[in-house]
Amino acid sequence: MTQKLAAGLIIYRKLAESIEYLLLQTSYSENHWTPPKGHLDEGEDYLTAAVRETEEEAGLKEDLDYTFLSKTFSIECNYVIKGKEPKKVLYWIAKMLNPNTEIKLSHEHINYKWLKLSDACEITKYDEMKCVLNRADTFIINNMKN
Ligand SMILES: Nc1ncnc2c1ncn2[C@@H]1O[C@H](COP(=O)(O)OP(=O)(O)OP(=O)(O)OP(=O)(O)OC[C@H]2O[C@@H](n3cnc4c(N)ncnc43)[C@H](O)[C@@H]2O)[C@@H](O)[C@H]1O
Repeated sequence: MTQKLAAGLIIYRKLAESIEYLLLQTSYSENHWTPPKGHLDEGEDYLTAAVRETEEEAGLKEDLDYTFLSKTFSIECNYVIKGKEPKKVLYWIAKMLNPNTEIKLSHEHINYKWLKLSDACEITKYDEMKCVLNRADTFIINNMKN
């Protein structure tokens, strides 16, 4: 079976005492929570798709610090949808330049939340997603300058 390919961004914001991650709740399926992400358009590379989908789904583009994108660090997430369709998602990490910038949802999502790592892991029911969030958190802490 053909593998579905998708890409997205793990977006975080730094507050005085904590780091929070942006998760969006889908308006379809099980209304699951996911970072902004989506399928690759024909001929599109993963990174371009990640940035495009984030703008489409959260209204964020110029509002992000993309420093970590240039470090070629990405996190691969593999799973099988409903036991049938294999899917590979590549995530990059981006930081909110202003933690209070408004999130503008598209019709694909009904809600969003900024969550600390433990809460983000709790709300996403999938182990693969928890693993991605934990790896992102470790990378951010190890590479954070301010
Ligand atoms: N059921 C549905 N009804 C109506 N429209 C739908 C639909 N599913 C998708 N769409 C449409 O497809 C578009 C989304 O396309 P895109 O926006 O391009 O792609 P995506 O975020 O990768 O899609 P999706 O939300 O389906 O992916 P995920 O892997 O998280 O999730 C895909 C499935 O895998 C499950 N899943 C997520 N992570 C998993 C994991 N780690 N293990 C097992 N299953 C997992 C999710 O619960 C979900 O069921 C939307 O416009 C929407 O309208």
